[in-house]
Amino acid sequence: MIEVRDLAKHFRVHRRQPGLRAAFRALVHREHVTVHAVDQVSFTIPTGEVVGFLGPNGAGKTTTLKCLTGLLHPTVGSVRVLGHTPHRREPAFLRRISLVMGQRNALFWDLPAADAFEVNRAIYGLTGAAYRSALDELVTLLDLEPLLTKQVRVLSLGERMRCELAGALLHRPDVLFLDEPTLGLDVNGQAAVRAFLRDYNARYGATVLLTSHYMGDVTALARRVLVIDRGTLRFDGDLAALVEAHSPHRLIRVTLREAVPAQTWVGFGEVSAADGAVVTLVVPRAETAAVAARLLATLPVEDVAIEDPPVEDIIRAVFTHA
Ligand SMILES: Nc1ncnc2c1ncn2[C@@H]1O[C@H](COP(=O)(O)OP(=O)(O)OP(=O)(O)O)[C@@H](O)[C@H]1O
Repeated sequence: MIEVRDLAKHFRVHRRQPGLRAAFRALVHREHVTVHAVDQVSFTIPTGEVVGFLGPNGAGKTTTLKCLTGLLHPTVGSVRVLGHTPHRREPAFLRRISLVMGQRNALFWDLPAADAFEVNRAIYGLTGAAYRSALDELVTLLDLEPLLTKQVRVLSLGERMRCELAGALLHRPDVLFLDEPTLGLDVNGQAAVRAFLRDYNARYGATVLLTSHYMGDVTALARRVLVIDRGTLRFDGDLAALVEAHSPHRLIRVTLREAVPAQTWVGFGEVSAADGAVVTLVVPRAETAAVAARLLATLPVEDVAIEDPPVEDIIRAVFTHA
């Protein structure tokens, strides 16, 4: 269980104009500004839920995750994770959570992966049997056998990320914070990490809060999303509701058995793409079913698919309206 009430995190930063004169002036007169990285953010995540955390660059996602894991002390507000106050960094709390950051290495760079895992075993004080069974399971699920003897520094990005996940989950955390876990991975690497995370959540009922710039991660793993922009929470609810609220249109992709004149589409919807026999129409959401039925009744249709616009476009619309 994660409970966040009126969380704010402000940073006081030194501001200096560029140039030599400004550098000298700054020696005697330091100017400061306050950055409101997170402001009045409240949400609750029940045990076992997977929640996507979305927002543009600099929105406050990482800062929130750092407050939830105790790396940062909130300026205002309260945070409770598993009944603990994270910034106290109590061992009983740290043993039950994990933070995985796609852009940072947590494993020892110079050690073979197997030895790097041993370091984590010592940090978490895992007993031989618990460690062995967790490691065996992770090695199988993440296909790590061929990597165990290789130095972490020589692993490819995708291989390293799989090892990072294993290292972060050896102690079987109940709450998992993931900051861009598929950053830079190719399509196969992303799919492997997503499948693994879905499986981990199902197996252990772990609570997961996940940030990602790849909407595929979020749509594959989370039903609920939190949307943050400039430090403020803009949306908390079902991804489907977000899509519905911010996308008044749907896409109908029609595959025809034979070509039809371009003017045929007038009255059905706006043509957004036409590729031979496949035509994509943009249609008001409320009229989708009726338009699809008319298409089937009046045109030589082989196939009809109804889709929402890409979630990326919808999220962009949320930020634009915010
Ligand atoms: N230690 C710090 N000192 C000063 N400002 C900071 C610090 N950490 C973060 N910020 C600022 O707080 C804001 C939120 O940053 P944060 O890293 O939380 O965003 P984010 O949503 O994770 O962005 P991204 O998607 O780019 O990783 C930004 O304006 C950032 O510059």
